Amino acid sequence: MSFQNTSFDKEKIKIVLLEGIHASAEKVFRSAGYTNIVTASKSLPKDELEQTLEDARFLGIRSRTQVTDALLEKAPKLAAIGCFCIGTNQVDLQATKLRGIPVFNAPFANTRSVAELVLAEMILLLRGVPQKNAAAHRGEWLKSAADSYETRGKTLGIVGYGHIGTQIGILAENLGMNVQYFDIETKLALGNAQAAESYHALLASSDVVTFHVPETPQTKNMMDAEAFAQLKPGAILINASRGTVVDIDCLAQALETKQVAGAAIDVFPVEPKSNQDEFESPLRQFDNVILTPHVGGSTMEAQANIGIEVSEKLAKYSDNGSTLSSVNFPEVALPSHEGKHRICHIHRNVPGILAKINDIFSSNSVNISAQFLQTIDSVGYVVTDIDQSSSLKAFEELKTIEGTIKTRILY
Ligand SMILES: NC(=O)C1=CN([C@@H]2O[C@H](COP(=O)(O)OP(=O)(O)OC[C@H]3O[C@@H](n4cnc5c(N)ncnc54)[C@H](O)[C@@H]3O)[C@@H](O)[C@H]2O)C=CC1
Ligand SMILES: O=C(O)C(=O)COP(=O)(O)O
Repeated sequence: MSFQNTSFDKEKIKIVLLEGIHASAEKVFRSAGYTNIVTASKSLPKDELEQTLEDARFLGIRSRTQVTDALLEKAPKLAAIGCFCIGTNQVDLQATKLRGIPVFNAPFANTRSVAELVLAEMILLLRGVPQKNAAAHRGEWLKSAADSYETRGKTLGIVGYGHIGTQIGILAENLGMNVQYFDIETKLALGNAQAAESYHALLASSDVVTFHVPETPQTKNMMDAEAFAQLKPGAILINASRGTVVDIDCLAQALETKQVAGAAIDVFPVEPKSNQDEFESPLRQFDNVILTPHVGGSTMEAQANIGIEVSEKLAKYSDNGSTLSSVNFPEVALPSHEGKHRICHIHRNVPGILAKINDIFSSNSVNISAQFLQTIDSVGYVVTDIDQSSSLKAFEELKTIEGTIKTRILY
């Protein structure tokens, strides 16, 4: 039997790229020899998505496509997923891990884009520009300094002091703002930023509060009625993280009562599925709210860089097996395997499984030139480079080990 029969022909490997992922991604795949690429400018309806994933090996999405265990059930050949964005909450990370599917993202490629947008919104809101702008569009002239402030000397409260939060902190200090932050982890304070004593202390003492937390059960409705009641009266609120973080009805009420003087919201509990669908929100009625259609990370620079970064990670996993920087999977950084066959074995991390794998190599007189192992919770990933002559039989036997989730052989 020829070895070629078990290695995938690159031209047959189907790659599905959704939600208008930048063309830079397709370019990377093509230059790596992958030509079976299906693209769509939006997220797909359930039936269409299931259909296209039936024979797909790689899936690229942005923040809109929900990848559930039920969807994965319909995608039996899926080898890896690329989130061409920062957030990975749209993917069931546990289910993908248990099915042997690594998930990759671009953890910093749009950080600066979000930070710049938030900075701009903060300046505009402190000056009351959104309402003056809306009035001018209606033919009204609101020339007045009332309720119009500089950023200098004001206090910015950052909730979630990670990549985006810290960037904003640095930029805001350059404007002369005092920066405080709240994070569930202990963080290195950059510049003169200071950790707030508590979330509520931050809310009570900030002129502007901005959220940069991931979507988790703990961040759901972090900004609820109780939190709004703690806010300094007349504060500005910004959310460019996830739509689940701020209770929109409570925000609408706080705007009515003027507890909140203005807001900028980029993400919503329910977002339109495409640019053709109507955007519905109780916030539409407020001139002092900047509403943006989840474009915090949508700049030409960020999207082009994300396209390259995530497609390179997927192509590398396909060609070489490397899972470095995966968000849900044992991370293994692999050298090239020139002149060797590489066997990738993904399994449930049960006692004795490594011994069984190596017993098979030993009983087939396979010469191992390198072996790499990493585990994460319940899943293990073993990569073994072996002499070519004996790889196929051993590979077939490895598939029969109890606990095996997925196997691949790379030439
Ligand atoms: N609007 C948009 O287009 C974009 C939105 N995002 C969103 O922004 C989020 C943050 O992005 P990064 O700064 O890159 O993430 P990051 O992981 O670097 O930072 C998040 C920070 O939040 C902290 N955190 C987690 N749970 C918390 C809690 N309950 N209370 C306080 N802090 C908590 C973490 O410890 C971490 O320091 C992403 O998860 C994504 O959902 C990211 C990019 C673009
Ligand atoms: O990077 C993120 O987490 C974002 O929210 C950006 O999402 P998008 O790629 O614009 O759908």
